Amino acid sequence: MPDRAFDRSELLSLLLRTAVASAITYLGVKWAVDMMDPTRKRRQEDKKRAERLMTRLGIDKNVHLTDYEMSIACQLVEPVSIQVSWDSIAGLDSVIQELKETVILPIQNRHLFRGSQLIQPPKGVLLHGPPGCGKTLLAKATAREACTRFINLEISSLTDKWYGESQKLCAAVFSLAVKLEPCIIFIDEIDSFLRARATHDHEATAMMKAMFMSLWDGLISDSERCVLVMGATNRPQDVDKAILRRMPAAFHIGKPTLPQRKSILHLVMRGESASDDIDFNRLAKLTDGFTGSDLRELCRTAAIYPVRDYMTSPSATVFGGLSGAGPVPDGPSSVTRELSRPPTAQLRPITQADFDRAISKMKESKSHTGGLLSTDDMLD
Ligand SMILES: Nc1ncnc2c1ncn2[C@@H]1O[C@H](COP(=O)(O)OP(=O)(O)OP(=O)(O)O)[C@@H](O)[C@H]1O
Repeated sequence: MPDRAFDRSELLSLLLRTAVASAITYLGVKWAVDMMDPTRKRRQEDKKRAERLMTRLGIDKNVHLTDYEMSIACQLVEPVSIQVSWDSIAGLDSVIQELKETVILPIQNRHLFRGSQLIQPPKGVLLHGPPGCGKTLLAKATAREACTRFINLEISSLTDKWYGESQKLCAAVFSLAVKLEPCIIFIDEIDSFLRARATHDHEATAMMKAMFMSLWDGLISDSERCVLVMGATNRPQDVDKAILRRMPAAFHIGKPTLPQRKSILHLVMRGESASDDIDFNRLAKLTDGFTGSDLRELCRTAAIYPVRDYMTSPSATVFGGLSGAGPVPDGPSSVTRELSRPPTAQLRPITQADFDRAISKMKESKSHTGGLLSTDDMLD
């Protein structure tokens, strides 16, 4: 007997069943792959964090972001949460003035820069110089003062990824910045990511660098876009020459000179209980070669001596002295009065002698180790 030919309804039903089975298989496989993806949980957390940040930053809910852009959006910084302002930086007035003119003015007055190719603001700014001299401070203050979107790009968030993910995230950095413009993309230690290309570079790294550069070029050629890349490095000589060309505004932040050291010391000591005998000129002379961060450490070291003197004095025994706060004894009302006063009020002011001790201690430590002793070591 000849096979009965499929009639129309049987054919439709077969097609339908095949389609349903394929859809179920597809969804099942997708679910299984999603579950196996080790980054899934982190991506979900990133998404929630990014959404919260976007709301706090007042970013329009209609700005639709891809999953990759969401991962990068977690690295957005709220300008209001940045504690560093121009006033927190001493001795770098000329760099601050140039940053205001090069970076902030074009962002805040875009209309002035339209219509001329000659005065287009730079799409790349480089801060370079030895460690601890204020590069990160300058970048943070720029973000705060410019009131612009600021992506503090952690390079590890691009590189520690599955093959192929890095490029997508790299593209997302730029597409997100364009969606949120005006925007600064800040990369600390840019040399570690965009160092001179070498033949032994991993293929994925080389591709990511090439992609980063080509996306950046897209920004450079588009005068309407208000996105700039700001990098900081201690090793400008290691940064790829092609990258340096894309950062025409470069600022060298060197070790502070004598007047700069004096300003930094004044700034760090502002608001501290300090004796009138402190000679800031002398301190600035004695600290030749110190970075801003060394000077801060010096002040911290000097400020510990009054604490140490207090902790070894008899009045400190009610707090348990150096051995830690023991049980408070029941006792006369004088003890109660003593305890109700804030302990800092009982510290003597920081003196020149404290600074002299701190300087010798730090210089000695430097000569032995090349590094500096932590203040915490002094209480041992
Ligand atoms: N010009 C300055 N004015 C006030 N404080 C300063 C200055 N320079 C450095 N400091 C102090 O040193 C600390 C370190 O500075 P910062 O992190 O900006 O250095 P950096 O140049 O970015 O160093 P690195 O290259 O190691 O990241 C600051 O938190 C601040 O306390």
